[in-house]
Amino acid sequence: MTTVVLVTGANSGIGLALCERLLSQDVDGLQLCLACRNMRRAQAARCALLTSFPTAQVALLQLDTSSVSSVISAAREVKVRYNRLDYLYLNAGIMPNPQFDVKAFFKGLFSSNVITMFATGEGILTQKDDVTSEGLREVFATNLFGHFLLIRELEPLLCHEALTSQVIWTSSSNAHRSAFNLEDIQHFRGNQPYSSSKYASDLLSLALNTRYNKQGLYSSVICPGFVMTSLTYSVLPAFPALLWTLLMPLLWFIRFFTNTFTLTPYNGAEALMWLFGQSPESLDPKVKYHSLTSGLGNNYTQARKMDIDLETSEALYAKLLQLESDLKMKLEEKQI
Ligand SMILES: NC(=O)C1=CN([C@@H]2O[C@H](COP(=O)(O)OP(=O)(O)OC[C@H]3O[C@@H](n4cnc5c(N)ncnc54)[C@H](OP(=O)(O)O)[C@@H]3O)[C@@H](O)[C@H]2O)C=CC1
Ligand SMILES: CC(C)CCC[C@@H](C)[C@H]1CC[C@H]2C3=C(CC[C@]12C)[C@@]1(C)CCC(=O)C[C@@H]1CC3
Repeated sequence: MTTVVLVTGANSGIGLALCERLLSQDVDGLQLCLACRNMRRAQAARCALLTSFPTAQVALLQLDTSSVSSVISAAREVKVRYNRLDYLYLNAGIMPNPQFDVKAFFKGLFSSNVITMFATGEGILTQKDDVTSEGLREVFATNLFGHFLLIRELEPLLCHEALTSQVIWTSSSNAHRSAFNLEDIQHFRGNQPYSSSKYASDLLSLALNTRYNKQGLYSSVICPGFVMTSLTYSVLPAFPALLWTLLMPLLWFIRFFTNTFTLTPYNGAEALMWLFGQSPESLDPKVKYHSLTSGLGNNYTQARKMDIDLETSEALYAKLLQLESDLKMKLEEKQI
């Protein structure tokens, strides 16, 4: 028996930690595929994994989730290499040009909302988004739409009558309904594209379960907590990595008040690992699985209900299908 696992954004942070943890479990016949945009960093990640696990089967795949043509050719390649896919971890993500509201942060520190602020970053973060060469909003394309397209393209490998497969999204506690607008799913008009894209992934996961459970495909979302990675370092660009390291005692102290401060990619990957061991039929499509770390440093996974509804998830799914068909048509026209 083989178990085929594909991880997007696997060359650093939480994605790479997940790969290390999967290999350390010594799963029989594990075939790991690192799907990455930057092949130089992907090679480095593969070498590091093979140094620790010399007999492991680790393959690389070029994939830029922000590009429709890249997703289509990557999926084509996956279908040539494998005849099934057991786990698809949709982890690649960006939060470009984050703007940290210092005033709101200090106001929040002395309010009753302080724990929520540290757990979710709510009210203190906005971003400036860009447009891709294919005309999509970059955060939407990278975090959500590219992954949606990947699932659609890999349907023949994910949907088997006798076997189940799991699609697992790295969402966030920063996913808020208030940042999402069904009339503007790409978030052209707001300044919280990251939050919007993560809320959309929570909705999409529900819609995927509605559509695909009968065909053996199950989708779940996780939140890794607050993890120190290149994504979070960029929130305070004036803070070099060394300053973050000096702040670690303070961050460990805050962890006594909010177990969402998982801090290391290893801890952040806890819920991703937990899902790997679950039978998908036992999972609740309306909960998010949170990686948490206690004040004493123990990791665990907790299910928390999401603020999502079936009707909105269906409406989003219909819009994504429409966008997919428009973009494919444009791509075909370009090729003719
Ligand atoms: N760190 C945190 O506190 C939290 C993180 N998350 C989520 O966790 C996930 C992983 O982030 P994290 O490990 O923190 O950050 P990293 O920046 O370390 O990892 C992000 C990964 O995504 C990849 N990626 C970015 N854009 C693309 C693209 N267009 N195509 C393919 N791959 C891409 C990056 O590759 P490259 O090297 O090419 O840039 C990198 O491997 C993200 O989805 C993030 O939103 C959620 C909640 C909290
Ligand atoms: C210097 C420290 C004592 C305080 C750090 C304050 C903030 C920079 C962080 C507190 C909570 C963090 C957080 C995120 C980014 C950094 C914080 C705002 C995220 C928004 C990063 C991306 C996510 O998906 C969720 C995170 C929630 C918590």
